[in-house]
Amino acid sequence: MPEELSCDVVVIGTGPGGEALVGRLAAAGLDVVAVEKELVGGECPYWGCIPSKMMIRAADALAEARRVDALAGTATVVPDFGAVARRIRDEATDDWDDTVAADRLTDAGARLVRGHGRLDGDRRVVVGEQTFVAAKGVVLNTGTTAAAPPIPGLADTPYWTNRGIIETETAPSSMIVIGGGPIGLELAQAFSRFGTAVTVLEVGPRILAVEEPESSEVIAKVFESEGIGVHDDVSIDAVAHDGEVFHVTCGDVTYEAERLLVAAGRRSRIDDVGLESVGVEPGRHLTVGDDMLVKEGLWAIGDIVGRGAFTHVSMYQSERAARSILGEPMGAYDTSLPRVTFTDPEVGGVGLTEHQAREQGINVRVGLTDLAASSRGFVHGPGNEGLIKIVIDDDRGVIVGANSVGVSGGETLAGLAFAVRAEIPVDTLTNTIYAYPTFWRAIESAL
Ligand SMILES: Cc1cc2nc3c(=O)[nH]c(=O)nc-3n(C[C@H](O)[C@H](O)[C@H](O)COP(=O)(O)OP(=O)(O)OC[C@H]3O[C@@H](n4cnc5c(N)ncnc54)[C@H](O)[C@@H]3O)c2cc1C
Ligand SMILES: NC(=O)c1ccc[n+]([C@@H]2O[C@H](COP(=O)([O-])OP(=O)(O)OC[C@H]3O[C@@H](n4cnc5c(N)ncnc54)[C@H](O)[C@@H]3O)[C@@H](O)[C@H]2O)c1
Repeated sequence: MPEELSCDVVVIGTGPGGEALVGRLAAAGLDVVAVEKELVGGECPYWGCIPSKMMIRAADALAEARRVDALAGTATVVPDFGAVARRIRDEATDDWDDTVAADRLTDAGARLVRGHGRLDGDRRVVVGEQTFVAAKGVVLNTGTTAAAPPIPGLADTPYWTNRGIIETETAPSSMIVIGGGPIGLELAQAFSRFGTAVTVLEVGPRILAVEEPESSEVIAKVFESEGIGVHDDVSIDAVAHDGEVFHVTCGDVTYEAERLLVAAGRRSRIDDVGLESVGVEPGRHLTVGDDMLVKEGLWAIGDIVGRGAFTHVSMYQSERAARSILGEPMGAYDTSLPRVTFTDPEVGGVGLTEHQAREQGINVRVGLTDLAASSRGFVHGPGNEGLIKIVIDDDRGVIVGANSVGVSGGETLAGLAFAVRAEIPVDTLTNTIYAYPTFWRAIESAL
């Protein structure tokens, strides 16, 4: 007979949102049980955002050093991937040990239970031999894993997902990347800058298809100039590994490389969490209200709710779930969805693309400016590629979306993100002083 234990709330999965939620609810005095089967903090700190951004930081330092010759004399660059691997192991992940994060939860007063959590009826969660009965309810934050496309042969090969590539201690001599989304592009460029010969294979008509076509074009051109092969519209027929080399066949062409990274999207971990026991039919994602409720006594946050697979979204939803559980007021859901792909140049995006705005029947006006042609772009020289594109709802006189591509495109995005979120009138934005010579001054030109 499993042991039955009572509590106020069970959080299954401690991704960034779940981890924050456990601390928040415990601080509010609730009896909280956190269930985690791997590492407290989830994908972002151990195999996602943080270590990948450490690789990118190092790779960008290499690229910037290579620009010295054009700007300031000579610099000899000898890449050493060991330095970044050590930084990831020692500083970012504690060698993939979550003791610090786990202690933070228990120090806050929560109980941490290691194992696979599964719903067992309303407000009930089973973990191994224990059953937790949660007076207020259960929150799901179980996140995603890398999806493997159904390509013949792929499953039998030792391909990398985000986990293998983040844990590597060496940069391979060559790598094929399946998928031209944020994961594939960020890591393709980072490894290329460490000397890996990289080929990106994208099934769609363009890479980074979630952003503006002009932004995809800038990245494709930069990749080409850096020697990264980018192939759109590919159809991969087969993947094989001969013990040493991967062979990826697309029609008449076979690409070969030492490593293969599969970055073709993510799959929600909601197929084995007992949703059937509470009468919820799982689709690709879980449908939630703006208070993150799936149904009474069951909340879901993070990638599994399909409102943007980002750490900042998971954290935002965590706070909404906390307020819902604690009966605190919350404003309307922020649908502006700022996001940044950390290629160099970075691609920042917020709100709707031009295409999405037109599909919604918005009376669209578009502003577009080339960052390289701005005063700051001229001063910057090598590495100045970029643009700002603004999508305006002409009837309402507000910006409904923007892309900001540039060396600091993610930071420049801030101004545009506030403009979209706060619906600052375009008349105000055109009657504003933009500091000279900043990259964000290009917003004025786009307007
Ligand atoms: C390479 C890479 C780079 C990324 N870079 C960025 C970036 O720069 N910026 C950004 O905003 N986002 C980035 N992301 C996305 C980001 O990592 C996720 O959006 C973020 O982790 C939020 O996920 P989550 O809260 O849904 O849960 P996750 O982080 O996926 O964590 C879910 C947790 O639940 C646990 N779990 C699952 N099922 C169970 C169960 N049944 N019982 C117990 N525990 C369970 C898992 O072990 C895991 O710890 C990146 C992702 C990857 C892969
Ligand atoms: N900087 C960031 O914020 C950041 C960085 C990395 C990841 N993320 C998050 O993680 C999510 C997952 O990233 P992702 O890049 O794996 O997924 P994605 O879904 O964004 O992109 C996957 C790409 O793979 C392509 N693809 C799918 N099947 C294919 C096939 N058989 N052959 C060739 N190409 C194929 C898709 O067309 C798409 O372009 C992102 O959507 C994003 O939300 C964010």
